[in-house]
Amino acid sequence: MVKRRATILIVDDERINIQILDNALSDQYNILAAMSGEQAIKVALESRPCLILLDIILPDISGYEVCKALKNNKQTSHIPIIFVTAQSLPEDELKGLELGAIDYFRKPFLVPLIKVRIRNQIELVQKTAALEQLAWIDGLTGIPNRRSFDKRYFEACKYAVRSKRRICLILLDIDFFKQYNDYYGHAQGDVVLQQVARALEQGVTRPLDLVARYGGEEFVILLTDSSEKEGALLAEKVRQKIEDLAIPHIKSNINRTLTISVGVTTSSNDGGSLDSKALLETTDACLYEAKAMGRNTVVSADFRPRTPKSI
Ligand SMILES: Nc1nc2c(ncn2[C@@H]2O[C@H](COP(=O)(O)OP(=O)(O)OP(=O)(O)O)[C@@H](O)[C@H]2O)c(=O)[nH]1
Repeated sequence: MVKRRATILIVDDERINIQILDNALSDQYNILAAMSGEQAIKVALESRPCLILLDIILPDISGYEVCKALKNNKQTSHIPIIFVTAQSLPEDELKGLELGAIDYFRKPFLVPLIKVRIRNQIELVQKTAALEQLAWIDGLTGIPNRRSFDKRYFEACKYAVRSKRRICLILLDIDFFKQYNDYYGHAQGDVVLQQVARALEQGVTRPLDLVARYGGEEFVILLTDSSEKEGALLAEKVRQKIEDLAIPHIKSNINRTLTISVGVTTSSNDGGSLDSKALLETTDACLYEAKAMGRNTVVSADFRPRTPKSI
């Protein structure tokens, strides 16, 4: 995997100090610079650097205030900050660290020393980001996992109520997958799960929509602003897309081809509360109905009324 160059934001009101750090670091990192506190906050918000080297004495607001503002903002609170300053009293250092900075370098500093300490911090940031990524992505298929879905679904339901928009849930499950595994082997079953995940990703293209592995051989699609008709059409599109992959499944009685069953539900937009658990249960009931109807089919339900109907 190609590692992206990390970006460091240097904040200092003295051009010469920025120059020294830039000379020391620019061969390994992308460097951004800011010469005032307000500018530092703006650049941090726009560019989300990997690390910020922050002076305390700045022409407008102090480095402490910059640190506080960045730590209080959800979008920047995760960015590690290192104070680089001539303020050398222990109480200055304590104040900086208490505000959430991860380290404190006193000027004048030794360039080789600061380089090593910055490298260590960047490595830590990158490892944490990689672990964070693993926690949200399904290891087999590379698409978001159940945990991702749960989080996004919760947020989407809140947003739907607030903005009086409809959300649509599509649950789908591979047909006769146990028989597939038993006949072709578990490793080939894994390959199929990857193929299905890829096809679903290709079929769901709006940036705010989500495809996730819900568990085992079950996937979920979350459409964040969708009419009932759009949801049902997409459900049918993905069902067809999987059938069109024409993956041989000799143990399936549906054309000896791998297929999926699909349940789809769209929430109402009457501005009332949205029972996210009930929406999921209704969608699951639709999926169950699709299986009972012979599989390779889509069953949709209005969230209200909750009676499933075949399309
Ligand atoms: N290869 C592979 N198989 C998995 C994975 N997760 C779950 N499965 C298999 O998926 C199969 C699901 O079987 P069932 O729940 O009986 O469902 P089914 O055979 O698809 O039957 P219907 O859903 O009724 O069509 C089981 O054999 C699981 O072992 C996985 O990560 N890899």
